[in-house]
Amino acid sequence: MYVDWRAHGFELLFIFWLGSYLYCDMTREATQVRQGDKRRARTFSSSSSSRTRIRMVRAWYMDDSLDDQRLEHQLSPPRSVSLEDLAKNTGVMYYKLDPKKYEEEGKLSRIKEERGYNYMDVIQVSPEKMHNYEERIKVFFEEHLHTDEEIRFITEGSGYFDVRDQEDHWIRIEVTPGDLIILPAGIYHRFTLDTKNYIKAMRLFTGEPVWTPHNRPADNMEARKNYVLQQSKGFMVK
Ligand SMILES: CSCCC(=O)C(=O)O
Ligand SMILES: [Fe+2]
Ligand code: NI
Repeated sequence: MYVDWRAHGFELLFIFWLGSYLYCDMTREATQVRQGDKRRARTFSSSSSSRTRIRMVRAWYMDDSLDDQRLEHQLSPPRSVSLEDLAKNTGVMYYKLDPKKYEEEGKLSRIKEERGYNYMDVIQVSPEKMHNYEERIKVFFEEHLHTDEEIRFITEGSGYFDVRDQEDHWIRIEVTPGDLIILPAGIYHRFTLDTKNYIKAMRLFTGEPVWTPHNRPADNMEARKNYVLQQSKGFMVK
């Protein structure tokens, strides 16, 4: 077939553009999947390489407006925080699990085994489901620390964990079903529901659970001193 390049210039240009667009899209997806695998490989050395696309957990620096605590409180322009930086600078750890099939999936039992979590219960936070709701919500949102890790596996609903970074700025971490978050002992933090007003989470612990919050300032507590020391050395990112 004879091709008159002058007459079909636009068509050819279009085909070329479409081809490169599709190619770039494919490579972008492949990169995302590969990054996801790398992340999983870091958190679970023995992980299988399932190819499901995982949603990146969202974390960002907060503005300091005194508006409703349930709003996002993004800076403008927004400044997001990667999971890697979060782990390195604050020691907060994050795992993505299947919010429904976590029993068959096996990741949860592996984490429990590896980290020695042998206690588990379920907490639901909503105006209807929680006894003393208003009071509990206030306590959750007071800046505090614990002498042990705070481990939450979200199975329904959503909310925000706020943690202080190494320069004492608030980082807001959005949690949704399938997110398992571990706040290290001694980190200053707080929790709030978002505007949907509902979360259901599994609470894990090693031994008899201690939920006591120690409100800031608690700088002389052993857990706090340990945390600050570890932070100064840099947290190990698995
Ligand atoms: C996401 S669980 C609700 C909050 C909570 O248990 C806590 O802050 O200790
Ligand atoms: Fe807490
Ligand atoms: Ni032709």
